[in-house]
Amino acid sequence: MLAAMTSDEQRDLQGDDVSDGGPAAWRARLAGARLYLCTDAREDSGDLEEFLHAALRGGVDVVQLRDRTLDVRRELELHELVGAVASEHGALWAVNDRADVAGLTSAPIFHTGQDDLPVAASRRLLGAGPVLGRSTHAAAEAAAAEADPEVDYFCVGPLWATPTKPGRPAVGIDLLREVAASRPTTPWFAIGGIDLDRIDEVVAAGATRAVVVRAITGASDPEAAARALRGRLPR
Ligand SMILES: Cc1ncc(COP(=O)(O)OP(=O)(O)O)c(N)n1
Ligand SMILES: Cc1nc(C(=O)O)sc1CCOP(=O)(O)O
Ligand SMILES: [Mg+2]
Repeated sequence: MLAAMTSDEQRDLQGDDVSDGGPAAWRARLAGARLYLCTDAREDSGDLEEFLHAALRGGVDVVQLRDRTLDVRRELELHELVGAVASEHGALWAVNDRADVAGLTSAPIFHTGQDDLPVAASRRLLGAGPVLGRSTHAAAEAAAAEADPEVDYFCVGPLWATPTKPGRPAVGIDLLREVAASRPTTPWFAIGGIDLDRIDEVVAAGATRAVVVRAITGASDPEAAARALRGRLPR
């Protein structure tokens, strides 16, 4: 039945009340989101839960567990944890790459890249509820994401080459300027090599939202790191 309905009708059916934490609330929170954290499972230190609380206290709005070393059972377990902690802080959380995993969780967000499932396929599999995010690495990809009504947000990067995404060349800050100048109506994030030393340049180039990994996962005080980054992003 869902496939025969428009996306708006499906969203209504799946909960359009901003107060209930359903799809409309997720999209409203995404619109206001500024700082998005991707983290590995921190299996070596075993402190994922404590780390997440700290980052979220510091002002992270969205958290994504991104860890290719996990088997699917462990990934599902950890998504439960990420979801519970994020919800305690009123934050959003995301599943990366695997629509089967996303479909088994209550994740508000499912993120894919250019080499992953097409957005339309993700939408068909997951229905109208989840926020769908997309990685882009070129002006044409950003324009395609902006033009796709099923894309709820997109990311532009990597601005700088980063060991967190080996093999993906830097796109440079000029691409960010170009995307910002096109005034997308879809929420979009800058990503790749962003840290406290570079965030002012990212904002000056026109971004209002940023995704980071090492700037928080590598910090000795993740709460302070998140707070400092959040403080440099617009309100
Ligand atoms: C929020 C966010 N932005 C970008 C990515 C990268 O996605 P992708 O290019 O598919 O690379 P992998 O993360 O799958 O290695 C992301 N995961 N999240
Ligand atoms: C996961 C990822 N995706 C990117 C993209 O450009 O799509 S850059 C990236 C890694 C960002 O890590 P850090 O903040 O440690 O540089
Ligand atoms: Mg991917």
